[in-house]
Amino acid sequence: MAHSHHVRPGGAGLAPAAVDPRESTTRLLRDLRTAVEGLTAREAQRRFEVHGPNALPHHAARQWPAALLRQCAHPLALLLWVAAALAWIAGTHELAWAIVAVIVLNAALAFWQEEQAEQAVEALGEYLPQHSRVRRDGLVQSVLAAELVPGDVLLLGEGDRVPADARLLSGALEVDASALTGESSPVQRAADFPDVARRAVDSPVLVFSGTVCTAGVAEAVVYATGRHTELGRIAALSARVRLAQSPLERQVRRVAWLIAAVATGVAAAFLPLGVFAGLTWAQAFLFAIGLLVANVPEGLLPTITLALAAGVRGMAQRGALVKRLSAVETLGSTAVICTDKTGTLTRNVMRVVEARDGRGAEAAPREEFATALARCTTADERTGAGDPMELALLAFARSCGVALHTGQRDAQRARLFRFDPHLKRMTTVDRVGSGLVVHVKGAPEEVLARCSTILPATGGAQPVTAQAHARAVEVVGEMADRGLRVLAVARRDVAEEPPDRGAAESGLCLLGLVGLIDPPRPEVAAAVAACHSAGVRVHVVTGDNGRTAAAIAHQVGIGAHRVVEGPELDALPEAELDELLTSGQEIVFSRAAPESKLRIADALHHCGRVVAMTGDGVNDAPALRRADLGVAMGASGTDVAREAATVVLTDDNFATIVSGIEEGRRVYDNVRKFILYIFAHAVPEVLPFLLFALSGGAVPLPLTVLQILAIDLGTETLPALALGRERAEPGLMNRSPRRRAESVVSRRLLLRAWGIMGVVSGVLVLLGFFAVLLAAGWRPGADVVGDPVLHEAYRQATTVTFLGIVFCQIGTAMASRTQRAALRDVGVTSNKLLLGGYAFELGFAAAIVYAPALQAVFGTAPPPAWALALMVPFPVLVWAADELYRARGRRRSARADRSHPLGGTRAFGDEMP
Ligand SMILES: Nc1ncnc2c1ncn2[C@@H]1O[C@H](COP(=O)(O)OP(=O)(O)OP(=O)(O)O)[C@@H](O)[C@H]1O
Repeated sequence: MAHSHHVRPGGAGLAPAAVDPRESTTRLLRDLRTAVEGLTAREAQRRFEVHGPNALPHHAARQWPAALLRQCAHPLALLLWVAAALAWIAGTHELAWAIVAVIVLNAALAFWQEEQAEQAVEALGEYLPQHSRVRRDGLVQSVLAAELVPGDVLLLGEGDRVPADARLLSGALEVDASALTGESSPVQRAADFPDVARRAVDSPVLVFSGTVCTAGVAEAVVYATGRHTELGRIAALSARVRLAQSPLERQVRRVAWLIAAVATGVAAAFLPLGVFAGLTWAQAFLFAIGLLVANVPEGLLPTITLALAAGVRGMAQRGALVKRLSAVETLGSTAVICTDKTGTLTRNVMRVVEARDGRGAEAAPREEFATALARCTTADERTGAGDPMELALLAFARSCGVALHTGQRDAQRARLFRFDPHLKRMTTVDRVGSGLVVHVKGAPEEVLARCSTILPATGGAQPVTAQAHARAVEVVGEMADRGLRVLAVARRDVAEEPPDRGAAESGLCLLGLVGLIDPPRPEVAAAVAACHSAGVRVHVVTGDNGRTAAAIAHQVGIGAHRVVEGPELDALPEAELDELLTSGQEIVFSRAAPESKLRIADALHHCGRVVAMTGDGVNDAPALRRADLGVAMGASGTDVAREAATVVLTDDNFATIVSGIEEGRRVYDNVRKFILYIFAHAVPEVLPFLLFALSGGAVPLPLTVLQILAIDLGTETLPALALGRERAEPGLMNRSPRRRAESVVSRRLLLRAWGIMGVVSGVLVLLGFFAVLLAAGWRPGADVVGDPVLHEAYRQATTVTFLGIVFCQIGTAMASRTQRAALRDVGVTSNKLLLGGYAFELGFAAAIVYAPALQAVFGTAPPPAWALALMVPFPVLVWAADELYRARGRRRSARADRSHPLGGTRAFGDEMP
């Protein structure tokens, strides 16, 4: 996660002494007052005080006046500016000012909301601080990357992110410098390369903060940290990161524009209609502007941004760090999860539970066997660093009486052929006594294929016969079926160091097999069950043996209907792979090469399924980038994988992905909820204008323009925000995943907003309006301006329309809280923010109706008590109408479920029932 460290303001530190990182290493070390053994911890502490943390400065605080101005100038606001200008020209300065107030208040709200969103994304870095290995006090230690100082000696290896600018002292690396140079192919860097590059960034002996090591190991001395690094210099130049727009935001933006266009059309149409109804052109003009302002959904977009940001926060609390706002919504539509096995489904806490001799018989391991286990490792038992499987092997070797000190093991090692996920084995060449011994461990089929002899529990080595080979394969399969991870171990005496890997790994003697257990994580079974009820398929993609993987998959409830071995997958034509992946089966891809993940991610994407793909190694990065959602392991994964992924799991746990999906679905649902709420007011606001126009003026205008603005501004905002915080509704994880192409504004949503809640509200408020007028003796066509009694009644009547809409919106907000469930199932008072929103809404409305100064501006008059009483049931009626509609939908889907005896999950599609 680039740019994610934080610097306390003022902690910028001093510029480091000017050193030339490309001078000879001896001089550089002297200039930096350090040595190849690194600094002492105390000296590092002192330098930290001087140089400050190794972190990029926080994005300079936003220039708020400029940002606020930008909000006032976005396209929807521009539309409102035009309306304000027209109102001014028409001579209605009051309205013009009111519109300007709308713009400014909305801009302020949007500004605040975006600020919140950016903070949410920036804060993620704090959840997952980067660590680096350095030499301090003569020991290799893991320290926070933010605490590195010039002079520190770094240990870099495959998968590490380079934490600061450094000069290589020894070793060689392959580095992906694309973050810095834009060059996508990796470059070679080595301590002993001649340095003839012109630019520092091209120097073969330097590595830079922000780049990542894709292969090799090296030691390097840090010469620049924090903002003095190349990356720091670039970051200081570039502007702050903009929040990229998510598909949801794009959709909503389109909808907002559509509505703005319709509003403009309606307003234009109102002009002649208004004049026909008896208004002057100036008056008609004014009302047209009012209609326009009422219907431009200016607050919608920032509210969505805020909802997504709240989602990012919520997910982070549950252990899923989402690096882009849009990933919140993608997670919610996940249809397929492709998961690793080790560490994600299982705990990655291993223990050897079984050992077999070369013939496959259960026996205590011979000394050669235990020695091989101890020597063919790179993990460090003292610090617990390294592969948990190797730690288990070391512990086992010790229990067999072979206790080899880590330092001794490494000192006696002549050669190391690292574990390679393609070859699935690892080899060391060790000096044992006076001779050289090759030790190999790895996947049984790989090791077995390179053995020419086997060593029984007692006696001498025997040649591998077809029968012995078959027996070994059978034993491996039988162990794997019990969910054990099986490794084969082999050795060979050599006279001199083998020239290459191929030579080392041939003519081996099979020492035996070890079986390790790695129990499933306890939460995973429930999470898999949740996936199944949510219509999400789970495939396992693992480097392990198919039968081991299938056994583990079964233990946690993953179907594992088919096991596809690596070579079988490679031979599978695209069309068949697509068919396999869409067949509804759950598949275990075993002995899979990292490239297989890429192929599977591509195929699923091609079939239109949103796929979450987990990974942890350097080789997984391309698949993580290509999948709709790359999910990296925060605890055990490499920096490279974390950088490539969109989601990082702080606990590496499969169950956390599932909580992320739930959170994503909730956020998307909530966006729908406040769209529904905001849309619903359109009908009761537009209906009065239509009535006025269509009656040719016989019915006076039931609602004034400023009253509409008061609703938009005063009563709408807070309840809409509160809906964005609604909790998950029951049944959220019982629906099928949302289809990729599905629009956030569905027909069902419009039906509820306009057809049901809108119409009921419209009828109710007009009822109130006419009741007050008629009670005062009004008849159609009567003059409500000239007659003082009727005029007072008219003011009261428009006030009732205004209050009626406010009351109806209370019911609408209640009904909008669920999409399908009954409100009683989520609890009427469970959204405390919404209750606060109501209090604000009512207080605001009361001020407009009862405060004399506001009465004059908004043309209101306190209505008679009986009219108020008449409105009390409004919220309940609106809400009840929608409640009935939802109940009908639930009955229908229950019937549909019954008529499909196979059950299964119902389409989530928010289409009409
Ligand atoms: N350190 C190692 N030394 C030797 N062989 C290993 C080592 N680690 C793994 N193997 C072998 O290589 C196989 C593949 O390992 P890899 O790490 O690619 O996948 P995995 O950890 O089994 O599964 P997953 O992809 O689910 O994490 C293992 O099944 C094992 O046989």
